[in-house]
Amino acid sequence: MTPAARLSAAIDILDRVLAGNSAEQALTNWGRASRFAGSGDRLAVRDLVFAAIRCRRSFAALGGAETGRGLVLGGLRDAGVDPGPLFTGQGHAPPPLTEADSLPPTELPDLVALDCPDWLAPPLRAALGADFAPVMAALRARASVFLRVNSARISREGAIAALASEGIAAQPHGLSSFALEVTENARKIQSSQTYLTGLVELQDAASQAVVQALPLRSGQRVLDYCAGGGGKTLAMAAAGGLQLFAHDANPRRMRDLPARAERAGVRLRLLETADLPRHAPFDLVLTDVPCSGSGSWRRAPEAKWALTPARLAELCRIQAGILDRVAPLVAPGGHLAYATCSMLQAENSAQIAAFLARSPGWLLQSSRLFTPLDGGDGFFVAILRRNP
Ligand SMILES: C[S@@+](CC[C@H](N)C(=O)[O-])C[C@H]1O[C@@H](n2cnc3c(N)ncnc32)[C@H](O)[C@@H]1O
Repeated sequence: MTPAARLSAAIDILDRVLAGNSAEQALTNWGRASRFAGSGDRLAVRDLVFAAIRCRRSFAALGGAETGRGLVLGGLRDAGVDPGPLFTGQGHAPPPLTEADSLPPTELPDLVALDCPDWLAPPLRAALGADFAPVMAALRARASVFLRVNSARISREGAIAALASEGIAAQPHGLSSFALEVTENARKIQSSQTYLTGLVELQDAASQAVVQALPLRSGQRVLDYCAGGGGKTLAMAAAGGLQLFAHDANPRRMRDLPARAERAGVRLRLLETADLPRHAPFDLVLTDVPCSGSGSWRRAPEAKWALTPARLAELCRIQAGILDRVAPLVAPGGHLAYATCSMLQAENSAQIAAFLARSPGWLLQSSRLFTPLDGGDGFFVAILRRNP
């Protein structure tokens, strides 16, 4: 495909996304119908689509319309590329520019330029203070690819060498002593032997830092209450010597976890909700709760535009319910770790303050907010201790 034909493909896919399809679904449908597209074309079109969703507000302003065409046009202008030579209408190129593709305003309002929904600006400013603008700007770009070195099997230096022998460049990242940032050939990872034999896992660096903040000790009984695909479960397992249990309200989300655990060479047990009281108490319960995902809008940018005040309030109710349900599962003197991939206070510090206010016998031991300025996704973790 020519660069202009890739733009046309992105325009069609974005029109479907704007009509309500998910980006993944629209990309899959386009891929099935476009056998002529090679792997390089597919990756390039995917990048165009996700960049346009991340920067939907500013690209629409720069392109003159919130349409597939407007977003792609705005993306080119944002990158300082003259769209004229690409929008020619020849071959599979988008139709030529017209009066309707009006020139962009010379200066965009701040929240438009930062791709921030208006209603989210006050709570994000409250949470981020002086970091508000830099964080929102960082969320306009693609996230780095990070790996977690399976320290039970290989050292960080050994993993870097193993990846290098397969043409993948990676370097240590400061957020966690097991984190690597991939600097070249990230797209080769999932077919590499280093990954397939369980020496490394794909996991955001801040997600790894959250696990490193947990007070894990050998011999403990540990429950990952919202295990999902098990990213944090496996990272905890790497600490070694734990009796590890995984649970999720939607057990199908854990369907790949046994195979991933086997590949990583770790043992864990999946628990149904009804079995939890029988296996309690636990020395540590991690609740990596469902949240707005405001810290991971680089990876899942549709969520930024889909979030509403009503959905945020609903998520806060779910989070409070989870805290209340898991608290009795923690042994006296044990810990409850609460984590979100959100930067909003309502889901983080305010949620913890409300729990402490209604739950005698608990105290806050530590908490930390990570933002994309630390390198990884935005995350929050609070460690609570139950009185002995
Ligand atoms: C943020 S994801 C977990 C991600 C996972 N810990 C990881 O690191 O890969 C949140 C998970 O919570 C689960 N969940 C939602 N409501 C829940 C509830 N009431 N109780 C337990 N899990 C719940 C969801 O199914 C989802 O898998």
